[in-house]
Amino acid sequence: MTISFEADSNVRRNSRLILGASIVLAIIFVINAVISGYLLRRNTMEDRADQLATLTLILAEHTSQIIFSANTVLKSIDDVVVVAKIDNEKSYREFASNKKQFELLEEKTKSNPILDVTTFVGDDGKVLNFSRSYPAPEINLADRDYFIYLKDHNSPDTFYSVPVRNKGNGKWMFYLARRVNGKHNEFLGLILVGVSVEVFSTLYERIGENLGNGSSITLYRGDKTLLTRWPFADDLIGKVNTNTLIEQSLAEGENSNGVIFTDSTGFTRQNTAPVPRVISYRRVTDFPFIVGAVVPETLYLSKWYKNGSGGLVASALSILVLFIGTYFLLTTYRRNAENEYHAHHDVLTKLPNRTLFSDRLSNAIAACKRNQEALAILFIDLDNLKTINDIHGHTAGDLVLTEVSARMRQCLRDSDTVARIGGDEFVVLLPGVGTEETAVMLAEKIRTALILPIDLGGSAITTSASIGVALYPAHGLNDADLMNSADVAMYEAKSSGRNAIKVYGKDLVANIFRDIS
Ligand SMILES: Nc1nc2c(ncn2[C@@H]2O[C@H](COP(=O)(O)OP(=O)(O)OP(=O)(O)O)[C@@H](O)[C@H]2O)c(=O)[nH]1
Repeated sequence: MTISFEADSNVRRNSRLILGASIVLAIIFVINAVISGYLLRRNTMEDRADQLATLTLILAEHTSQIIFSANTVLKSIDDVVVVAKIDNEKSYREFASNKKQFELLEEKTKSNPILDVTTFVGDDGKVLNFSRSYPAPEINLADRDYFIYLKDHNSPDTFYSVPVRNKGNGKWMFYLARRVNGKHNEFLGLILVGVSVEVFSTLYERIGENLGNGSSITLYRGDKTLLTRWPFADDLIGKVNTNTLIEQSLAEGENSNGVIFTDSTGFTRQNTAPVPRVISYRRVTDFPFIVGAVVPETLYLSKWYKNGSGGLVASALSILVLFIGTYFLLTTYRRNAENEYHAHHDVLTKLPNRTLFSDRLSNAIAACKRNQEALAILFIDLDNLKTINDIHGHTAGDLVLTEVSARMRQCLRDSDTVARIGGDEFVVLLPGVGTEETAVMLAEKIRTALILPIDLGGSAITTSASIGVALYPAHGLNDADLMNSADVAMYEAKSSGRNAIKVYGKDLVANIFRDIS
């Protein structure tokens, strides 16, 4: 194991932590954006559903008031007939064809802007009198649904017709009709009040333009016969809409606001793409009519799309800023780590340098002082490196330095420090070594490891080391004294002939081992 690997692995681990934290933050941003987007969408949908429900409520109320008003006129004309106490078909025909009744119809129609026409019809379907002109032109309404129905049904209720085109101006209208009975409840004819669908479609147009393209507003008779709609579609007026979504919305409305969301394509007209829609239908209070509004999701959620895309851009920017920040943080951290590493390590051997060693030695001495323990240092100087350089070249010398560094590390524990403090000078700090014997034993382990041949890519070189041993507190109470003692011991070992070990103030120990080696 080398020092450089330790340092690199620390930096790599911390870099991974920084990167991991950034990724976690980015994921939190994304989750936050998704949750916020979802909540915003839900709130927007709820708000818009309430708005749509309110819109159909207002439309239903508007319809109710118009129909009520038309009905009131119809009943008031009926009252005039009742008061006249008409017995039979003949007297009814005379009464209804009278100019006085024309004036009545004209006045009733003019006084109420929602009415297009009011009419007396005979038992054969012939128009007897109507508000537009007097005398009435030859028109027969015997084929109209209200005539067919009321002729055969003795009902006092108002009949609401399907929409028909006005035979005069071609406009779509529908009629409110009441049956006129004779003395014995026989069918004498009808009273009609005509309402142009424009009364509704003008308002729908204004609202529809606010809702936006793709939306629609509709008015149906109770049996889902279309009376009018926005956008206006001539071909659909009078047709029965069989789509079950109307029923679903109406059923839903019994418990909630009646708004339903659907992907159904059932509402799409020819040539329009199927899109998710939100729909709301309502029955008109007291009258057999249904109003509805349909809005495509794109419009419905347009605010959400706008806010959502803003949020998305903000999140994307945050993530971008986060990663740019992380990149700069990592670069700075790596550069600092590298500077820090180089300030404390030898470039060639990757071992701690003098600065780092001094630091560790001071700390180790302080710890020993506290715990009243001993430690040892070895001062190691390679023998004859100059000769190796001179003979084999500086590169070979570098290789020798690198190799002996690795061998020294292999001889020691991770807790020991090997430092290169000069050209061919190394020191070893043995914090856990309290006795001279152990220190000498380790010095010998190193000495013998270093004398093994070093492969130079074909040729082999041998080197050796002179080692001085000093112990705290015996040979120095501070780092300088201790280093000095070890240096002195090393010098003596070298003077003795090199490849030797000397404990400060003791006899040369290397002689013993040299014999063995
Ligand atoms: N290749 C190489 N040589 C170096 C490096 N640092 C120092 N040296 C050389 O190592 C030699 C150290 O010289 P000395 O310690 O005086 O002498 P020596 O040859 O080791 O002999 P003794 O120490 O007396 O046994 C010098 O020639 C330096 O140029 C280095 O990083 N690489």
